[in-house]
Amino acid sequence: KRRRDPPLPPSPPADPIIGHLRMIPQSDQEMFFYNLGKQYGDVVYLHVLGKPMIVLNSVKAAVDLLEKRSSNYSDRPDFPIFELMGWDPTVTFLHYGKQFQTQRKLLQGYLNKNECVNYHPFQTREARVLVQNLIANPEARDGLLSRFSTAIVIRLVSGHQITSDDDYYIRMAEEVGATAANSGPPGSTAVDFFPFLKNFPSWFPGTYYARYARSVRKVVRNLHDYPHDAVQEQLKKGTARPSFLTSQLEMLNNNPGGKGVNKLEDILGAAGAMYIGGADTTSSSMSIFFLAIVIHPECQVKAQEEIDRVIGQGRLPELTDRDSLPYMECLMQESLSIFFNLLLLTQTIGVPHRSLEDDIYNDMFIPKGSVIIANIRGMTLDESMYSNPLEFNPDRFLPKDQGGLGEPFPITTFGFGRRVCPGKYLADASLWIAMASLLATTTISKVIGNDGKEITPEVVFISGIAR
Ligand code: HEM
Repeated sequence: KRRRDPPLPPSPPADPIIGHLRMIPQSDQEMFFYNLGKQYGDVVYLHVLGKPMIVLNSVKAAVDLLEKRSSNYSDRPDFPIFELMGWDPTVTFLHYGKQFQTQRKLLQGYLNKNECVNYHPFQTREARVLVQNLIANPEARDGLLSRFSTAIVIRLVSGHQITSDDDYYIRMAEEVGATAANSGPPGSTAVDFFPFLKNFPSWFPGTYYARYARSVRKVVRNLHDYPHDAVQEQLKKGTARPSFLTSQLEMLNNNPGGKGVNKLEDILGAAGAMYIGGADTTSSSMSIFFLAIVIHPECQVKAQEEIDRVIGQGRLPELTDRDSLPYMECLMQESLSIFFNLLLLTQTIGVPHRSLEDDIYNDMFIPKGSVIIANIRGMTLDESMYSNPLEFNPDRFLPKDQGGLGEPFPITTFGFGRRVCPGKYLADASLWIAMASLLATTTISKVIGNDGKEITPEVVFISGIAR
């Protein structure tokens, strides 16, 4: 059959048997994929030990396949490292099928656009707490950003209100964040390519991530058990606050196995997905925003002028002000996606998808079971969509009659099709209100060293699910 099919997508020369294994780097994969795209086109074929891999480097190819043909392209590959950590069954890592659909539905019920408007008051509150804490202690920035994003997710999932930096939930989320950040590039560590390595002794080359994953299993388990136990206890005492777990566990306690009542493992899987998907992504996006502003103070001045003009001095920004602050919007979109420097990446290769059936796209054969990498970073560098994509330029999104370049907001930040990030409305609002509140009240600048000179931060990223 294959002989009659069109050829595979273009591909660089490969080694016998192991294919492109030696070529694929363990970090900064997005630039490797992007450069392949420049050489071979926006759909590139790679294989590792006979396992097919397709890299998509353009928005068009990603939309054509992952969105328009989403019933074929919404599976996930196996993630042995995350399974070893105990992240199964969590929607992010589930194969396409009934359990995936159940958990997705659960999440969509809580995180859809309309529902998310109800969370604006506590997102706004947390943004103001963040600003207050930052003013008091700017050096604690990383911890405070993490507290901000954790507080929102924890409140939504379990109803718990974080009121101090010593809160147990913060420690728990930090521990879990560290496990995800140290887990290597999702879907492409040595153990992902050679799953049998996970059973090899720890001194064996390539087993590092498997050993690490096993050592943090209890941290991941605790993240699921602790909020569950706490909410069950509160339900018994009648003190549970409204939250995802409160309503789901209440239904389960009252009518286990009933129609529309979800299984405990799915409730905990969806809750776990919100913790892992929601905390570090938001705080690392905020870190990137700080970095962008430190390096581009002129953008801060422009956004502050807009805020002062539109909102004035007498009150703080609200999410309802968003449409009246177009430059603020452009600044946020630019800091989320397009950077002037190759190292400044918040969005890289997303989470890989997998195809379920053989397919033909633009006269290229895409074999069933291909791991599909949507190279989000590569897409934001597409020169046919963005002029000077490496330049940090929020004005690119403003309409031409307002002095901008009229380029479109990126649609790639939150992924594609049936796997698109279910937390995108929540994240989007958290980021906007935090950024706007910060710029309305503070000025972000470089630290001054003991020698009286400004310190330009060193830009270093860790590869993981968030960078
Ligand atoms: C700046 C913040 C965020 C960014 C940039 C982001 C980005 C992404 C991306 C790129 C994906 C993969 C999509 C794909 O496979 O095509 C994803 C998946 C996911 N995100 Fe987010 N996300 C953010 C915040 C959140 C929040 C706040 C939550 C929940 C509260 C969340 C929950 C999830 C879940 C559960 C998945 C897995 C979906 C699935 O496999 O079906 N994310 N996110």
